[in-house]
Amino acid sequence: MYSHALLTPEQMYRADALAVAAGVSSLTLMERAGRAVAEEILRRFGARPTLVLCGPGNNGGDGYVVARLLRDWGWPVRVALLGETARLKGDAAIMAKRWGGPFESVTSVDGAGLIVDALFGAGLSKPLSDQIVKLSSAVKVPVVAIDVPSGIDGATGAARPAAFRADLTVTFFRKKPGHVLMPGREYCGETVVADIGIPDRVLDEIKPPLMENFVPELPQAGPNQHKYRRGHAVVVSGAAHQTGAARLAARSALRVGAGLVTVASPKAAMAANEAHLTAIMLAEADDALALGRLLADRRKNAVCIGPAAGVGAETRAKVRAALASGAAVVLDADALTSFALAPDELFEAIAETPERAVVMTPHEGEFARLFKDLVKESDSKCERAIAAAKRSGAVILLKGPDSVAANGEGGAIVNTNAPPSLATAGSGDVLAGLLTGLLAQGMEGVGAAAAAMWLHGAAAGKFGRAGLTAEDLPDLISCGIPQNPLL
Ligand SMILES: NC(=O)C1=CN([C@@H]2O[C@H](COP(=O)(O)OP(=O)(O)OC[C@H]3O[C@@H](n4cnc5c(N)ncnc54)[C@H](OP(=O)(O)O)[C@@H]3O)[C@@H](O)[C@H]2O)[C@@H](O)CC1
Ligand SMILES: [K+]
Repeated sequence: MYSHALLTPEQMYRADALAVAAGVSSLTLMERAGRAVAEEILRRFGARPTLVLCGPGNNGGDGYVVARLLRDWGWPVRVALLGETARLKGDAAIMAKRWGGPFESVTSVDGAGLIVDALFGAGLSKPLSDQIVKLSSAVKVPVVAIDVPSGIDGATGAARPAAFRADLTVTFFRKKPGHVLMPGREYCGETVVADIGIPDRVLDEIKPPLMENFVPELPQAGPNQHKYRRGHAVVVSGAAHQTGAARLAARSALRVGAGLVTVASPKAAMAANEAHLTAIMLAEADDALALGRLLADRRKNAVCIGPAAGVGAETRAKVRAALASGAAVVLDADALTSFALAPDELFEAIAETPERAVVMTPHEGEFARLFKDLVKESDSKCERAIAAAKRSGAVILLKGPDSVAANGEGGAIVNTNAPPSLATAGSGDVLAGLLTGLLAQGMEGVGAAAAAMWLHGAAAGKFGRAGLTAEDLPDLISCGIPQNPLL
């Protein structure tokens, strides 16, 4: 159940303690951790002069194990210690003794062909000193980080204020949020999770609420399927010269499996929409009243509003009509910005019909407009999204290279398969459409958000060359799931 869980450093300490209570000694865990790192190094690098930078805690303890094993396997190894050997405690002191070789001080990385970064892991408690920051930027050879690159906050992924840039990071048992949230994910390079014998059942006690996104289980069309059983998605179109975004969303909703999709268009935009739509239906909805009437048909069970909708009172009124309809609602782009001056009005409207799903899909700028006090950089993106979900009553899909979907119960899912090519015009409209299409098929809010993020990233990854445009994306979502070659 918790195979994709993310553990904060605190939760990892608890997992460690529960494993020890279950009979695995902490020294054994350290030996296995160090061995896992040494073996990953052996798998990737030929023997070369290696400098192991060891900090004063157990991250350094793992470092001595790596140093001893590599040396025993014939590698030329040096150990540099930050602090004094006399001050080492517990398992780290034992492993330092077992290394048995000389200690240098941490002053330079000259002469090394590989750096093992064992300075700070889960126990990073303050910003790196200027000396360590300077040292980290002087490294010109491959770096293997133990647990997390030193300087990266395992809970948030923030660099405090800088960090070692690793080619490989070996962590233990489960990843931490800092391995998947930016910029941490970038600093980690490749991340390998090693099994060090902590039993999975400790997670039943910890109940970690965060996880990394993974291949979704999508709604299946059975042999007796009828299009009306696959839901009817409605996408609200912008004004006459701003209709493309809604059509991108509508095509995505249809591609992801919604039975029917209708674009709800202002009168003046009907001709533009009509000229471009075939399988997707078109209905006139010139104002909020008309949109409400359209959505009164309860078969229309999911509605998306925001892509190029325009910012202002008209969009606010349409959002209220959508929220009052009882259909699941996706609020994107202009639908969010329209409430920048009165976010509570939006949250109250959401609260009026709590039984249907509402998902908001802000990027960081839109998020800051609605949740002005939830933008502190020191807070984890997961925690910010969770706080926003609790306040608004909606699922929050906070977009970015590390998109996070969070619900009001305190759970969050971090997406890690989005390539940089997704940062292209219209890409957000596709995501909103995928989400609407999945909600129309009856998925619940955060599940639909997670699946939409995954499909979005997988589709872009599938393009596999330069020049991706948002228009390519819907066609890359082939929905013969689970035979879908994307998955
Ligand atoms: N849990 C597990 O399951 C397992 C954990 N294992 C390993 O243990 C690691 C965690 O060990 P840990 O708790 O000793 O913390 P660690 O990262 O070594 O740092 C603490 C020391 O650094 C110091 N310090 C901190 N920041 C600093 C700074 N900026 N500049 C200077 N000093 C700074 C801090 O000082 P203090 O905060 O006390 O002032 C303290 O002395 C974990 O990452 C993994 O590698 C494995 O062995 C296997 C099982
Ligand atoms: K480290």
